[in-house]
Amino acid sequence: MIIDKLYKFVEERGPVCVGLDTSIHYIPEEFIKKHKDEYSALFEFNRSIIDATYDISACYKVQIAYYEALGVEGLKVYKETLKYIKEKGLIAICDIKRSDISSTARMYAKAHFEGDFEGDFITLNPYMGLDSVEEYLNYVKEKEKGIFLLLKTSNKGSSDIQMMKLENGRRVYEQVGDLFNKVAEEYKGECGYSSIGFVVGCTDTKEASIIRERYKDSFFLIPGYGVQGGTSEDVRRLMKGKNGGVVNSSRGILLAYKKYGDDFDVAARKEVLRMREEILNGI
Ligand SMILES: O=c1ccn([C@@H]2O[C@H](COP(=O)(O)O)[C@@H](O)[C@H]2O)c(=O)[nH]1
Repeated sequence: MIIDKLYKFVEERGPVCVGLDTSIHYIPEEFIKKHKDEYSALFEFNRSIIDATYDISACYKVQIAYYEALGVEGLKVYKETLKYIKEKGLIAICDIKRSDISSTARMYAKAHFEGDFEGDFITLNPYMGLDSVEEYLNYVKEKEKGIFLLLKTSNKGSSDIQMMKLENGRRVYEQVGDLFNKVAEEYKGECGYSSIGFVVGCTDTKEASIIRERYKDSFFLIPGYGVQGGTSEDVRRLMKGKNGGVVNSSRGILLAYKKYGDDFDVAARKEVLRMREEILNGI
C-alpha cells in the first residue's frame, strides 16, 4: 500500500510536505533570465527545490491550479514535475480536489492515476457522496495509489457548511468523515493507516483535538501551516505523535528566500529544517 511508503518517509525524513504551488511570480527574476523561457524556469525552479529538500521531506504536493492557469505549457511543467518526483523515487500528492458523478470520476481517475499526470495520491472532494469516490478505489487496491479526502478545510469558510449541525447531532464534516472512514478501513496498510486519508487544516484550533479524537486511526494531510496562520502547536493537535500525518507548506517554503536572503533552494532547505524541528520538538 502506498501509505506504507509515505509512513516510512515520514519516519525517516519527518512530516513536512513541500507544496509546489509555483507561481511564475515567486521565481527570482535573475533565475528566469537564465532560462529559455518562463516555463523552463518554472520546471527548473521546482527541480531545484526538490533536489534541495527530498532527504528531509516526506512528500511533495503539487497544486495543479498553478499550472492549469498557464494553459497547455503550464500543464507540461506539471507533468514534468510529477515525472521528476517519480524518477527520484519520491512521493507526489496531486492536489486536484476533484468531485463528480461516477462516469466522469472514472476519467479523472485515469487522468491522474495513469498517464501524463500520474501521481501517488490525489485529493478529492467527497461532498458529492460515496459514488463520486468509488471509481478511484480500484487504483488504491491494485495500483498502489492513495487518496486524501477533504474533511475540514483550512479556509475560514469551512465553517459555513462543514461545521453545520445536522438533525442527528453530527456536524456535516463528521457525517462525511464517518461515512468515508468505513470505506478507508478496507485499504489499510501494514503501518496501520489507510491509503485513504483526510485533509484537515490546522487553522481551527478549537476543532482540531475533536477531529483527531474522532478519527484516531486516520492519516491526515494537514495544510494551513505558516502563511495561513496555523502554528506547530495546532499541527501537533492533529498529528497523533510524530507520524500520523504530513504537514504542507507551500508559500512558506517557495518564498523562504525572501525571509533568509539566501538562494531560493538553500532557503527552502533551511525552512523545511526549521519547520520540521519546530513541529517535532514539541511532540
Ligand atoms: O483545506 C485546504 C486544502 C488544501 N489547501 C491547499 O494547500 C496549499 C496551502 O498553501 P500555503 O501557501 O501553504 O498556504 C494550497 O495548495 C491550497 O490549495 C489548503 O490550503 N487548505
